[in-house]
Amino acid sequence: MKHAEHYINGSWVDGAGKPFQSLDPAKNKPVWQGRAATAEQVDAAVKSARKAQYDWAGFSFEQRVEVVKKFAELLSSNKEALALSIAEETGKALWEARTEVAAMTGKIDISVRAYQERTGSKENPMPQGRAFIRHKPHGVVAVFGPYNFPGHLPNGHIVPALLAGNAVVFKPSELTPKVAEDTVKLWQQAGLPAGVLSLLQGEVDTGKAIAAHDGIDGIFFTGSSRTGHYLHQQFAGRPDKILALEMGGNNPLIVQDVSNIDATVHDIVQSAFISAGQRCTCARKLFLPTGAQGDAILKRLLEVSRNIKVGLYDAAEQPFMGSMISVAAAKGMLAVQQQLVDLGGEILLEMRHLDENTALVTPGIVECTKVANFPDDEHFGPLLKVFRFTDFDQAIDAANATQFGLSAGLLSDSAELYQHFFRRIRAGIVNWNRPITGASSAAPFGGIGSSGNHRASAYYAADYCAYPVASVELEQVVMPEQLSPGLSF
Ligand SMILES: NC(=O)c1ccc[n+]([C@@H]2O[C@H](COP(=O)([O-])OP(=O)(O)OC[C@H]3O[C@@H](n4cnc5c(N)ncnc54)[C@H](O)[C@@H]3O)[C@@H](O)[C@H]2O)c1
Ligand SMILES: O=CCC[C@H](NC(=O)CCC(=O)O)C(=O)O
Repeated sequence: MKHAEHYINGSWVDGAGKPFQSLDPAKNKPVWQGRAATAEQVDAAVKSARKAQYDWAGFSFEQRVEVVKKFAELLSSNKEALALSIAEETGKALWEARTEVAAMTGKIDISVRAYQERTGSKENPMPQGRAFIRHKPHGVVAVFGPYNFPGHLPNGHIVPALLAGNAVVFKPSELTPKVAEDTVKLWQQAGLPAGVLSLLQGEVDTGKAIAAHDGIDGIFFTGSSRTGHYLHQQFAGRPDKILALEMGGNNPLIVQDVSNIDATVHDIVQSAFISAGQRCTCARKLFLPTGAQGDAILKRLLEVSRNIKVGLYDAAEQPFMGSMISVAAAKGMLAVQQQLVDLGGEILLEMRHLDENTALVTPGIVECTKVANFPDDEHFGPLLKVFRFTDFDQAIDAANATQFGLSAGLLSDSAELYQHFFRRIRAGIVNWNRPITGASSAAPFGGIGSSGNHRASAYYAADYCAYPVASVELEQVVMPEQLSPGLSF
């Protein structure tokens, strides 16, 4: 399993730092092992990126698109192998890992369109000369990825960054190094020039060494709010660096006045338990009205959730939920469940750890209406908290009572109620009668508060990958038609 793990200046090189490994969390088997990149290796990667970036930015946009499209073709021809890597390293079911690879492929055409639409060139006539708006790349940017979408989310930064003419230093999650390695090998095959994309594997120390390197012009980060805040502090007083932060959420879903109970329960389940609750957009808090309709929805939700199939990613009969990312993460979610009980919550459906040696857990639902001092933390797993309400506006206020603001949804047959909800709710993704997970790459994706720093990703990633340049241009130096007062020639 030992092999050269870092891609620097177009070559695979051995790590010289601390050893670490990734595990298959569903089967408790090692998947990848290697050594982290040291500060010297970080320095070598950033220096090679600086050198390569100049030429890469000098390619025409069409030439860069050609390489990126070749990468898309390679993703398609290797889709099953990559999906298996994703499933092995994250524990997510193969059906879902396949959708992740499809999202990576779909990202290419969308990013080309977004580049042209949001950061392309425009020309405006002027009385003397012409006015242009063009965009230039920042230079060398670092991409830090999370473990929950080890292919799709780093790809969502890397593709637009490369299209814009940046060089990228990529540090994936230490929990998913193999997916990153497989992906970068496809970029290598696609013919990306040496140094334009580097892969540096490692844990937090490697991330810190990259973030602290003076040779990077910015960081495109997707991960926890804690790390995002840390990077934000680190970049305080550095207006010269661009920082795009895509962070967590504590996302509400409100139900009021629905006629189809099964469809309602479907959207709740899809929002709360997809990816074993490990999506930044997952519903964490469900607001149900008191009374007969709320009771009927809750009863059906418990029936359906109790029967959710949890299992191995490669089972012939595919489960809805695979495993969580690690045994530690599974234990962490059980501890949260206990914390909620200690605070006055009542378990309606107990989350269970199916095997101490794996990260397979069942979904859990806790009634929290009476919990005093409800913690405003992101609980990144399949644990849904239920709150009953009598007044719709109070439910919206409670939904907004969070430091986060990523996704929010309303399930209701009333268009009027939705308009009211839309006006009041504070989040970057606001859905009506659809799950709050499964956002489109063709729309902006980001949140407010502790969920992001107003640099939305997905379709708007183009915006943070390049800076605008305004020019007025004339082919010859000529006298202006009218001189300023006090000048004579
Ligand atoms: N908003 C979004 O688009 C989005 C998408 C997916 C996941 N997420 C969030 O990501 C989290 C799960 O991912 P995670 O646990 O891998 O996140 P994480 O913050 O632990 O790690 C993300 C990346 O940052 C690196 N890192 C950690 N500390 C660092 C430091 N001090 N300096 C530099 N780099 C550092 C990690 O090694 C990893 O590569 C959840 O909170 C989830 O909500 C957000
Ligand atoms: O875990 C967080 C991402 C969840 C995912 N969002 C996207 O895929 C956004 C679209 C993009 O980045 O292209 C979701 O909403 O399920």
